[in-house]
Amino acid sequence: MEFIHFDISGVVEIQPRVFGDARGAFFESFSAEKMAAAGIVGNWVQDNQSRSDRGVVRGLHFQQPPHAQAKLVRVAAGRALDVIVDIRRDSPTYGQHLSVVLDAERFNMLYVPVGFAHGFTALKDGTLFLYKCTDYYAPHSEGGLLWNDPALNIDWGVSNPTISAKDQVLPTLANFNSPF
Ligand SMILES: Cc1cn([C@H]2C[C@H](O)[C@@H](COP(=O)(O)OP(=O)(O)O[C@H]3O[C@H](C)C(=O)[C@H](O)[C@H]3O)O2)c(=O)[nH]c1=O
Repeated sequence: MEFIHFDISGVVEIQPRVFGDARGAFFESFSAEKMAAAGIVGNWVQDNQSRSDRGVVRGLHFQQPPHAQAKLVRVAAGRALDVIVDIRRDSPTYGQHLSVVLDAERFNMLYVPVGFAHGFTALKDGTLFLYKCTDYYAPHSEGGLLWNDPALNIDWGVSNPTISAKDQVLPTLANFNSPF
């Protein structure tokens, strides 16, 4: 496994070793031991999966403490533009975002620590988005940021996305009081 770090601290892209042969390919999608070496540690208690067709944007979401979730995200089919926003109050990169293309053919993954809002654009039909979470779903603790808030200046790679009604009324950064 290779680990890529960013100017936004704590976020890690994981490029697993892929074993290709005449049958196809194999890779380890999770290794607590190997990932701990890169600071990726967590009590992973819930796995999620969503399927989205091209042009869907899900996010920007997080769960508030004490149900905050770190996430380990990947794409098992298709391709996604994964977007995370640093909402850690004391972070020098507060309000800044990072975008990483997650591709089922590259097998790359992203570790999203607690303190980030998370979302993605499905770049292909039938994109299967899988992620491990370090806490259970707690709907009463859900929070979010408006995907197209000009203050975030995020290029989602799509002009007229399919978005849930819930996500269309999330707060802007200016009207947001981070719990992290
Ligand atoms: C997240 C979640 C949802 N649900 C139910 C609640 C709704 O009836 C239905 C769809 O939920 P939602 O519209 O919140 O799904 P997404 O918009 O994909 O939410 C996710 O989108 C972004 C990208 C994230 O990072 C979060 O993990 C998560 O918020 O699944 C559950 O039963 N358990 C869960 O853990």
